[in-house]
This record gives sequence, C-alpha cells and structure tokens, in this order.
Amino acid sequence: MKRIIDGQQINKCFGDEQEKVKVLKDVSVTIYDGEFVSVMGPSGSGKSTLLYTLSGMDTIDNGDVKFIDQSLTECRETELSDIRRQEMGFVFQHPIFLKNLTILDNIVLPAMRDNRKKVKELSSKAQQLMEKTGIGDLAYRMTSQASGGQLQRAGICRALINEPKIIFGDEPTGALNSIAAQEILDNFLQINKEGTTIMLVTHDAKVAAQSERVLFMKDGQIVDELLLGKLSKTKVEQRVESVTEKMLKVEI
Ligand SMILES: Nc1ncnc2c1ncn2[C@@H]1O[C@H](COP(=O)(O)OP(=O)(O)OP(=O)(O)O)[C@@H](O)[C@H]1O
Repeated sequence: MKRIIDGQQINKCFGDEQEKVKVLKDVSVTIYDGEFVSVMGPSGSGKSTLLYTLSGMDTIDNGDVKFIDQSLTECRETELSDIRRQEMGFVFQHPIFLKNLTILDNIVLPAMRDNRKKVKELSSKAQQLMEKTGIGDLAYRMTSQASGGQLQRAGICRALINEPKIIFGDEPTGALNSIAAQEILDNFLQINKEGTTIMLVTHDAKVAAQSERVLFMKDGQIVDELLLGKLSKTKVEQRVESVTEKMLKVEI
C-alpha cells in the first residue's frame, strides 16, 4: 500500500530549558493512502501535537515526517504551506469563519489564492460540496444563521474545496450532540469511500469505532493500535466495545 504520511522517530518538546515538557517521544507512525485512522488517548497524551506535526502545521525537534515522498522537515516554509493548502484539508473542533461573508464565500475563500480566475467554478464546486454534505440550502446564509453541526459541515466543505489527498480532523465532532456528530462522521465516511485519506483525533469511542484503525496514545507515545477494517454497518456496537476495552487498558 502507498504511504501518504510517514513519521519516523518524532520528538517534540514544549517550553524552555527550565521547564521542558516532552510531548512526543520517538513516535513512528505511517498512514496509508485511502485509510481512515483515528487517534485516541487520555487528555494531554499528545494526540493533537501528533496531528499537527504529521501535517506540517507544527515543527518537530528531531525525526522526520514525509508526505508521500517529500520530507516536510526539509521543506522551506513556502513549499510547506503550498503542500498544506493544496494537498491537505483541516477540520477543527470549532471552525472559524468570517462573519461578514456568506457560508458559500467562506468555503470558496481559501481556494482563491490558487485559483484566482476561477471564482465561478469554485462557487459551483462549493455548492456541490454543500449539497453533498446536506447543507445545500445554506449557501447564501451568514454563519450566524447556521447551527454548530451545519457550520462543521461547512468546515468540511472548506477542507475539501482544494481536493486534498488527506483530511486531518482535531476533535471535529467534539462540540456536537450525538446526532450531529454522527452526521459529520457519515460525511467523513463518504469522503473516505471516495478515496480521501482521513486522520481524526477523537475522545469519542463511537467515532473511533467507525474508523478503520485506531491508534492509542499515552504519555507522548503510541502504545497500542486496533485494526478494525472498513466499517460494515452491522458491527458498530461490537467495534465500540473493542475500542472502549482497549482505551480502558491504555488509561490504567
Ligand atoms: N503550544 C504549546 N505550548 C506548551 N505546551 C503545549 C502546547 N501545545 C500542547 N502543549 C502541551 O503538550 C501536552 C500534549 O498536548 P496535546 O494537545 O497534544 O494533547 P492531547 O492528547 O491532544 O490533549 P486533549 O485531549 O486534552 O486535547 C499537554 O501537556 C499540553 O499542555
């Protein structure tokens, strides 16, 4: 299988000489093209830091991170930001939008830098994405006129507008009720079915259980992993049980 992200012996500290906190300790992880991987672990175990270092959003102290064949650690900042913008999508727990733009324009805006002359095309693509994620009728609303779940779907559309190879999500369902969370997850499952690789950080066993592989972190290391395979709808409860069981073991 083709590797899309390859992190080798990643070390990352925060703080200064007097108060240094080692957050990632020799972490090695490979994400394969087309996978849907989630990362679980206790609060402070380093999940978000791992996501940010693997996506080149944050630097590492030593080790290496490759996106396909390109070492992100060796990239210049401009190259890195091109890769992040063109090849990666990001979805956060609380998506940030410009309040004076419509939802559609908020989705289109990040793609304008690379496609200045194609505003019409981009708008039509954004509209298609909105329809696909179930918010087609919200295109011309302002962000204040949408629910948290609807805004999160808009965040997914924005992440998809440049047709990224991989989407990184940091607790994308963390601020939503269980129904809205499942709707967002269904969007991710569909996107993954269509070929986009997904890596999510989550505290929710039900979210992790629907991914294909779960990495468990503790104290800055990946201490366990659960291979679930692609989701088949009949077995969700069983998958949740397996994830919860592993998670409890990790927390002990
Ligand atoms: N920018 C930063 N400066 C200093 N310390 C940081 C910074 N970012 C993270 N940390 C520390 O690194 C450790 C790991 O943080 P991280 O956010 O990666 O953990 P997490 O597993 O995602 O936690 P949570 O589930 O609570 O979001 C924590 O102790 C955190 O306080």
